[in-house]
Amino acid sequence: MKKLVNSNQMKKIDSYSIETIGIPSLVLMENAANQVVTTMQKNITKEDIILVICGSGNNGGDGLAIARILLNLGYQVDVFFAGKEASMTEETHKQMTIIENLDMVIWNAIDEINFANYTILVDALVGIGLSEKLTDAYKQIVEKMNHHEGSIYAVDMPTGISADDGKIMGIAVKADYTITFGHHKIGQVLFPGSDYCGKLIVSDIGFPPVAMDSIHSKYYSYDKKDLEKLPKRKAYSNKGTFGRVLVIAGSENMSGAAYLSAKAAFRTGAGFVEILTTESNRSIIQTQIPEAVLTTYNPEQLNEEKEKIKKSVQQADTVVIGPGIGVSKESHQLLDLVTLYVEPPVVYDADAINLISEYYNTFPLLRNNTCSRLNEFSNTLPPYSIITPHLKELARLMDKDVRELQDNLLDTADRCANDSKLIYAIKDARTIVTHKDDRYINHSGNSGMATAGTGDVLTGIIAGLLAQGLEPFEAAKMAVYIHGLAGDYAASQKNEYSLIATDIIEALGEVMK
Ligand SMILES: NC(=O)C1=CN([C@@H]2O[C@H](COP(=O)(O)OP(=O)(O)OC[C@H]3O[C@@H](n4cnc5c(N)ncnc54)[C@H](O)[C@@H]3O)[C@@H](O)[C@H]2O)[C@@H](O)CC1
Ligand SMILES: [K+]
Repeated sequence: MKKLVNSNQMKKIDSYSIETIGIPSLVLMENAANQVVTTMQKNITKEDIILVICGSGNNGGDGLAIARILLNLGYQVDVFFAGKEASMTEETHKQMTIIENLDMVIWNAIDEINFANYTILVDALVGIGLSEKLTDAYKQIVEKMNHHEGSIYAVDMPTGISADDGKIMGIAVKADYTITFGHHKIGQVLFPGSDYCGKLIVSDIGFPPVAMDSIHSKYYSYDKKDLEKLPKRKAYSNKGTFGRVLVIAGSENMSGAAYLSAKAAFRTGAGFVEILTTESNRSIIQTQIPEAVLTTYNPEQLNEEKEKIKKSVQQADTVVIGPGIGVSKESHQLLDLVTLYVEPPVVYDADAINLISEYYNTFPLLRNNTCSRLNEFSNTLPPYSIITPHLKELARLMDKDVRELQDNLLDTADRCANDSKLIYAIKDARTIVTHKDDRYINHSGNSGMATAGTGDVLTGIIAGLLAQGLEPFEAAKMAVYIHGLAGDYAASQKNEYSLIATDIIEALGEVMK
């Protein structure tokens, strides 16, 4: 599990290490500089000509130390001090004094520098101390850096990216590598910040574990070690051991969603998958996925089909409803019936979310009052249900503008979690799974996954994990992580352009090993 922190939390870890533990600030700075140089040395040669661009804060201090270490190692390196002498921190001042005693070129004005003379740039202008939009003077430097053709190494943060939410503060350095210290920052995982980091390396610079643990962050991500949380397979087992999934999906001319969800549930390990769909899909689904049990209904005669639907719902360990069911009156009746009969955790996806939004749009009093609208809505669904909206669906549900939600992703997640009974997987390039005081930000996956049917696959994976006994919140987080890993594996075998939803299902076998 990777803890994700914001700038304030990281500063608290810094000051705990320095003030409470007593590690001198300059020791941490030296460690930080050494870590950056170690990463650089994997790629640079003595032929390279390096320019280290420094601000007045401690990020700039790191830069000055980096320049000195590179010089000591025999590299060709110059410094551009772009900050103001009067604003230098104590540490940066000390680093500058050392540099001035060495035989180094120190530029002070951008106009004096020919960036084309340098093959490598080091960005030590601003780190986690970024407070607002970059000043015009720094903007001009960042523009020059981004026009430069060589590699850029960003120290701690690419200058201009907010460590708190990944937003660009006016303009930002487009780094090839970012070497960050202690913990991942939230702004390095969320977009657009994530894109600006290039390859991200998290370095240990000697913060003691007690300092690292001194802050609580509600934000975290998973890594491969978290796959240990997958449900263990018992040797003494039968198909009943691994749970029964009911996938309620598909409508006339829409059979693909049911197939994708059901197959993903099987490939995730569910012992038994039943598909409940319209009679019109019978032959195609039977051909596509003979492993699944098929129950069909006539949408025009739902009243007569109630008992059949009730039986399917009540036999299941977990129920998925929504992919491809459409938003007709009959689909609404189906959703009502299922919600009435269901006991196990339910995954509400796609059209189920659209139907719920439509229903709430008929209550004008609930409009524009997001909290009561979401609370009201959660009261009608079984507790610990998982709801998997992409941003457009969530915007409909909250009666908000998509752009507004996208621009305030972390606030949006907080608003969803205000309602403590449900688990939301807010699907975006970085899916956020929220429940109570926890925010899981997913770090796996790639742009190839922005293609039809991948949401149906995710729903099936969640259901497969739920059926095998994972708690709903854990199942949602793990499913989102595995879904992204499978997408990454599939893209590595093909490419991001050609990836389609079934490739993700096929890759599950590889990533769940
Ligand atoms: N002991 C420590 O505190 C350590 C700090 N470290 C480094 O220090 C950094 C944090 O240092 P600071 O807190 O001094 O902050 P930074 O150096 O990241 O940023 C503060 C400086 O940037 C300027 N600045 C902020 N916003 C600006 C804007 N919008 N436009 C132009 N200039 C702007 C400020 O005037 C100030 O000079 C970390 O990112 C890391 O690189 C590391 O050396 C590890 C140890
Ligand atoms: K920086």
